[in-house]
Amino acid sequence: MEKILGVEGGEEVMRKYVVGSVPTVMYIPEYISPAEEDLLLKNIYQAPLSKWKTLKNRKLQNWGGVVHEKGLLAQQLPSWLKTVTNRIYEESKLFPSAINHVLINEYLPDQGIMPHQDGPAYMPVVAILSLGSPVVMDFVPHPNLESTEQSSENDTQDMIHEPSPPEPKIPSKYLPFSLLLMPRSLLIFKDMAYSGYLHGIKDSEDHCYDEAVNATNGPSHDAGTLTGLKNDGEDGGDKVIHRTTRRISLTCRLVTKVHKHLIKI
Ligand SMILES: O=C(O)CCC(=O)C(=O)O
Ligand SMILES: [Fe+2]
Repeated sequence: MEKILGVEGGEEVMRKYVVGSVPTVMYIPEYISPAEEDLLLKNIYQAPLSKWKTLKNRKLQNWGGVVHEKGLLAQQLPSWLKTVTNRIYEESKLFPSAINHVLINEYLPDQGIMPHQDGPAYMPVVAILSLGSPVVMDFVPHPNLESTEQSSENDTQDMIHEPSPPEPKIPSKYLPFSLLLMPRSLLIFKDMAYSGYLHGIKDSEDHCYDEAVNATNGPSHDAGTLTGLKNDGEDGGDKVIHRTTRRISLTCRLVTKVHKHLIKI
């Protein structure tokens, strides 16, 4: 990726990476090199087994400390994570201070993550670095845009908000959309895309990226040229990812309320 330093203001810097019709969704293909991807994977799988928490449909590592409704009981990020989070922070200019929390999710080919909204403890901006198998991430308008403030007791480790029961409050201008997340890409979404939408990944081995806002038919485009993708139709029919390997994602966020003294390291 070319350097995107030296321009004032993240909005300006990141404008060229906006995809789709929601202007707060940005996608950067090949944000890291294959060697950087390998190094991250090596560090992730060198972590002690006890670092993994197994959930029903994926497993995860939590780095940076424990997130509570009231803030972060902070722990230093390890240097191998700081390298990449500082780069994202400095280059995107979208975070008000350095990223201090990273969730690493591992998904097997038939695993995904339910549609959810990230919790209120975080700044409403998230950067997701993808490694391994490509997947499609779906965004749907929050079923209840007027009451996104409810607290989440169910999974403080994840700080995920499950949607409240659907109510017909969706302004028609908010349309669902999908993104194709290729390995080594960086997705950043914020503000309206963060608070007004739920995001999720289907727990199926085949993902259709026909409707992905960052995939076109052009063979030179990111989507068309990389591995793991096939075109099932004779002439531009269904575009399908058949997931054969695991996907690992790094969800990088900032918790502004930090309690530094509560956890000694
Ligand atoms: O794996 C991903 O790309 C999404 C993860 C996510 O949404 C989360 O950790 O809140
Ligand atoms: Fe999320």
